[in-house]
Amino acid sequence: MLIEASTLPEVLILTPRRFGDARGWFSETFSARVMAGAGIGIDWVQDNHSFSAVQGTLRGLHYQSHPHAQDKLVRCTRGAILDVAVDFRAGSPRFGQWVSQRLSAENGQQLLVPKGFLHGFVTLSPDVEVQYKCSDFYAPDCDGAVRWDDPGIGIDWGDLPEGGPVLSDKDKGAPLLKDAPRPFRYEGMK
Ligand SMILES: Cc1cn([C@H]2C[C@H](O)[C@@H](COP(=O)(O)OP(=O)(O)O[C@H]3O[C@H](C)C(=O)[C@H](O)[C@H]3O)O2)c(=O)[nH]c1=O
Repeated sequence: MLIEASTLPEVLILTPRRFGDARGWFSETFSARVMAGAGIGIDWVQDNHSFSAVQGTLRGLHYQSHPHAQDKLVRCTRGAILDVAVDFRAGSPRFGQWVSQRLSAENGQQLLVPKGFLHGFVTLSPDVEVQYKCSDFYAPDCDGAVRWDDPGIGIDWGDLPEGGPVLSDKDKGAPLLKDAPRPFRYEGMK
Protein backbone atom coordinates (compact mmCIF):
# COMPACT_ATOMS: atom_id res chain seq x y z
CA MET A 1 0.00 0.00 0.00
CA LEU A 2 1.50 3.35 -1.06
CA ILE A 3 0.25 6.21 1.16
CA GLU A 4 0.93 9.75 -0.04
CA ALA A 5 -0.14 13.21 1.14
CA SER A 6 -2.19 15.25 -1.35
CA THR A 7 -1.75 18.99 -1.77
CA LEU A 8 -3.95 19.27 1.35
CA PRO A 9 -1.52 17.45 3.69
CA GLU A 10 -4.19 15.80 5.87
CA VAL A 11 -5.98 14.35 2.82
CA LEU A 12 -4.18 11.13 1.84
CA ILE A 13 -4.01 9.16 -1.41
CA LEU A 14 -3.72 5.40 -0.93
CA THR A 15 -2.70 3.04 -3.72
CA PRO A 16 -3.05 -0.64 -2.80
CA ARG A 17 -0.64 -3.10 -4.41
CA ARG A 18 -2.12 -5.42 -7.06
CA PHE A 19 -0.66 -8.91 -7.55
CA GLY A 20 -1.23 -9.83 -11.19
CA ASP A 21 -1.21 -13.29 -12.68
CA ALA A 22 -2.68 -15.12 -15.66
CA ARG A 23 -6.16 -15.02 -14.02
CA GLY A 24 -6.13 -11.25 -13.31
CA TRP A 25 -5.05 -9.67 -10.01
CA PHE A 26 -5.43 -9.71 -6.23
CA SER A 27 -5.23 -6.74 -3.88
CA GLU A 28 -5.59 -6.13 -0.15
CA THR A 29 -7.81 -3.03 -0.29
CA PHE A 30 -7.88 -2.44 3.49
CA SER A 31 -5.60 -3.55 6.31
CA ALA A 32 -5.90 -2.25 9.89
CA ARG A 33 -2.26 -3.33 10.33
CA VAL A 34 -1.09 -1.19 7.39
CA MET A 35 -3.13 1.79 8.62
CA ALA A 36 -1.73 1.48 12.16
CA GLY A 37 1.78 1.13 10.73
CA ALA A 38 1.24 4.40 8.85
CA GLY A 39 0.12 6.08 12.07
CA ILE A 40 -3.49 6.33 10.90
CA GLY A 41 -5.36 5.55 14.12
CA ILE A 42 -8.94 5.64 12.85
CA ASP A 43 -11.61 3.12 13.88
CA TRP A 44 -13.88 2.47 10.89
CA VAL A 45 -17.41 1.58 11.94
CA GLN A 46 -19.59 1.85 8.83
CA ASP A 47 -19.17 0.88 5.17
CA ASN A 48 -21.19 2.79 2.57
CA HIS A 49 -21.90 1.85 -1.03
CA SER A 50 -23.58 4.13 -3.56
CA PHE A 51 -24.58 3.57 -7.19
CA SER A 52 -24.97 6.43 -9.66
CA ALA A 53 -26.49 5.49 -13.02
CA VAL A 54 -25.84 8.66 -15.02
CA GLN A 55 -22.41 10.11 -15.90
CA GLY A 56 -22.21 13.59 -14.41
CA THR A 57 -23.97 12.71 -11.14
CA LEU A 58 -22.55 14.89 -8.38
CA ARG A 59 -22.91 14.05 -4.70
CA GLY A 60 -21.62 16.73 -2.30
CA LEU A 61 -20.23 18.73 -0.72
CA HIS A 62 -21.12 16.95 2.51
CA TYR A 63 -20.04 16.63 6.13
CA GLN A 64 -21.36 15.38 9.47
CA SER A 65 -20.75 17.71 12.42
CA HIS A 66 -19.75 16.69 15.96
CA PRO A 67 -20.47 14.56 17.88
CA HIS A 68 -20.75 12.37 14.76
CA ALA A 69 -18.07 13.84 12.50
CA GLN A 70 -16.77 11.29 10.03
CA ASP A 71 -13.41 10.44 8.52
CA LYS A 72 -13.97 8.73 5.14
CA LEU A 73 -11.88 6.27 3.14
CA VAL A 74 -13.27 6.38 -0.40
CA ARG A 75 -12.78 4.11 -3.40
CA CYS A 76 -14.51 3.61 -6.72
CA THR A 77 -15.19 -0.05 -7.57
CA ARG A 78 -17.03 0.43 -10.89
CA GLY A 79 -16.37 3.19 -13.42
CA ALA A 80 -14.58 6.35 -12.34
CA ILE A 81 -15.13 9.49 -10.25
CA LEU A 82 -13.42 12.77 -9.54
CA ASP A 83 -13.28 12.75 -5.75
CA VAL A 84 -12.97 16.12 -3.97
CA ALA A 85 -12.10 17.23 -0.44
CA VAL A 86 -12.30 20.82 0.86
CA ASP A 87 -10.70 22.15 4.06
CA PHE A 88 -13.69 23.23 6.17
CA ARG A 89 -11.82 23.94 9.45
CA ALA A 90 -12.23 27.49 10.70
CA GLY A 91 -8.82 29.02 11.28
CA SER A 92 -7.03 26.63 8.91
CA PRO A 93 -4.36 28.27 6.73
CA ARG A 94 -5.93 26.25 3.91
CA PHE A 95 -9.59 26.96 4.75
CA GLY A 96 -11.72 26.66 1.61
CA GLN A 97 -8.91 25.10 -0.41
CA TRP A 98 -9.72 21.92 -2.32
CA VAL A 99 -8.01 18.88 -3.79
CA SER A 100 -9.33 16.41 -6.37
CA GLN A 101 -8.24 12.89 -7.23
CA ARG A 102 -9.47 10.57 -9.99
CA LEU A 103 -10.53 7.30 -8.36
CA SER A 104 -11.49 4.39 -10.58
CA ALA A 105 -12.00 0.63 -10.59
CA GLU A 106 -9.02 0.58 -12.94
CA ASN A 107 -6.54 2.59 -10.80
CA GLY A 108 -7.78 1.18 -7.47
CA GLN A 109 -6.77 4.36 -5.65
CA GLN A 110 -8.45 5.56 -2.45
CA LEU A 111 -8.81 8.98 -0.83
CA LEU A 112 -8.75 9.48 2.95
CA VAL A 113 -10.93 12.51 3.76
CA PRO A 114 -10.53 13.42 7.46
CA LYS A 115 -13.11 14.96 9.78
CA GLY A 116 -13.27 18.71 9.15
CA PHE A 117 -13.18 18.33 5.38
CA LEU A 118 -16.12 18.54 2.97
CA HIS A 119 -16.43 15.55 0.64
CA GLY A 120 -18.02 15.19 -2.77
CA PHE A 121 -17.56 13.47 -6.11
CA VAL A 122 -18.77 13.63 -9.68
CA THR A 123 -19.11 10.49 -11.78
CA LEU A 124 -16.98 10.27 -14.92
CA SER A 125 -18.81 7.28 -16.42
CA PRO A 126 -22.27 5.67 -16.30
CA ASP A 127 -23.12 3.03 -13.65
CA VAL A 128 -20.58 4.11 -11.05
CA GLU A 129 -20.22 2.36 -7.71
CA VAL A 130 -18.45 4.10 -4.83
CA GLN A 131 -17.66 2.31 -1.58
CA TYR A 132 -16.30 4.06 1.47
CA LYS A 133 -15.54 3.50 5.13
CA CYS A 134 -16.72 5.96 7.77
CA SER A 135 -15.38 6.49 11.30
CA ASP A 136 -18.80 7.30 12.75
CA PHE A 137 -22.35 6.23 12.11
CA TYR A 138 -24.88 8.05 9.94
CA ALA A 139 -26.43 10.86 11.97
CA PRO A 140 -28.96 12.81 9.87
CA ASP A 141 -29.29 15.49 12.58
CA CYS A 142 -25.57 16.22 12.11
CA ASP A 143 -25.69 16.08 8.28
CA GLY A 144 -24.59 19.24 6.48
CA ALA A 145 -23.75 20.43 2.96
CA VAL A 146 -22.07 23.30 1.09
CA ARG A 147 -22.75 24.29 -2.53
CA TRP A 148 -20.76 22.19 -5.02
CA ASP A 149 -20.34 25.16 -7.39
CA ASP A 150 -19.51 27.82 -4.79
CA PRO A 151 -17.32 30.37 -6.61
CA GLY A 152 -15.72 31.07 -3.25
CA ILE A 153 -14.21 27.56 -3.41
CA GLY A 154 -13.87 27.30 -7.19
CA ILE A 155 -13.66 23.53 -7.64
CA ASP A 156 -12.76 22.42 -11.16
CA TRP A 157 -15.16 19.48 -11.67
CA GLY A 158 -14.01 18.93 -15.27
CA ASP A 159 -16.52 18.45 -18.10
CA LEU A 160 -20.07 18.45 -16.68
CA PRO A 161 -23.31 17.73 -18.60
CA GLU A 162 -24.60 20.74 -20.60
CA GLY A 163 -27.62 21.09 -18.30
CA GLY A 164 -25.49 20.75 -15.20
CA PRO A 165 -24.80 17.72 -13.01
CA VAL A 166 -27.44 15.35 -11.65
CA LEU A 167 -28.01 16.56 -8.06
CA SER A 168 -30.19 15.66 -5.09
CA ASP A 169 -32.62 18.32 -3.84
CA LYS A 170 -30.45 18.60 -0.73
CA ASP A 171 -27.42 19.47 -2.83
CA LYS A 172 -29.37 21.89 -5.01
CA GLY A 173 -30.28 23.88 -1.90
CA ALA A 174 -26.95 23.79 -0.07
CA PRO A 175 -25.56 27.10 1.29
CA LEU A 176 -22.43 28.86 0.05
CA LEU A 177 -19.34 28.40 2.19
CA LYS A 178 -19.59 31.98 3.48
CA ASP A 179 -23.13 31.29 4.72
CA ALA A 180 -22.48 27.81 6.12
CA PRO A 181 -21.98 27.06 9.83
CA ARG A 182 -18.44 26.53 11.12
CA PRO A 183 -18.65 23.20 12.95
CA PHE A 184 -14.90 22.48 12.76
CA ARG A 185 -11.83 24.33 14.04
CA TYR A 186 -8.23 23.91 12.87
CA GLU A 187 -6.11 22.31 15.60
CA GLY A 188 -2.76 22.32 13.82
CA MET A 189 -1.31 19.64 11.57
CA LYS A 190 -2.34 16.14 12.62
C1 LIG B 1 -25.06 8.98 3.89
C2 LIG B 1 -26.13 8.02 4.31
C3 LIG B 1 -27.39 8.06 3.74
N1 LIG B 1 -28.35 7.18 4.15
C4 LIG B 1 -29.66 7.25 3.49
C5 LIG B 1 -30.36 8.58 3.64
C6 LIG B 1 -31.12 8.75 2.35
O1 LIG B 1 -32.40 8.17 2.46
C7 LIG B 1 -30.29 7.97 1.33
C8 LIG B 1 -29.44 8.85 0.42
O2 LIG B 1 -28.69 9.71 1.27
P1 LIG B 1 -27.94 10.95 0.67
O3 LIG B 1 -28.78 11.61 -0.38
O4 LIG B 1 -27.41 11.77 1.82
O5 LIG B 1 -26.71 10.22 -0.07
P2 LIG B 1 -25.48 10.96 -0.76
O6 LIG B 1 -25.91 12.19 -1.49
O7 LIG B 1 -24.74 9.91 -1.49
O8 LIG B 1 -24.61 11.46 0.48
C9 LIG B 1 -23.32 10.96 0.75
O9 LIG B 1 -22.49 11.46 -0.26
C10 LIG B 1 -21.32 12.15 0.08
C11 LIG B 1 -20.36 12.03 -1.07
C12 LIG B 1 -20.71 11.78 1.37
O10 LIG B 1 -19.51 11.92 1.58
C13 LIG B 1 -21.58 11.33 2.48
O11 LIG B 1 -21.21 10.03 2.91
C14 LIG B 1 -23.01 11.33 2.17
O12 LIG B 1 -23.47 12.63 2.44
O13 LIG B 1 -29.45 7.09 2.09
C15 LIG B 1 -28.13 6.23 5.13
O14 LIG B 1 -29.02 5.45 5.49
N2 LIG B 1 -26.89 6.18 5.71
C16 LIG B 1 -25.87 7.04 5.34
O15 LIG B 1 -24.75 6.94 5.90
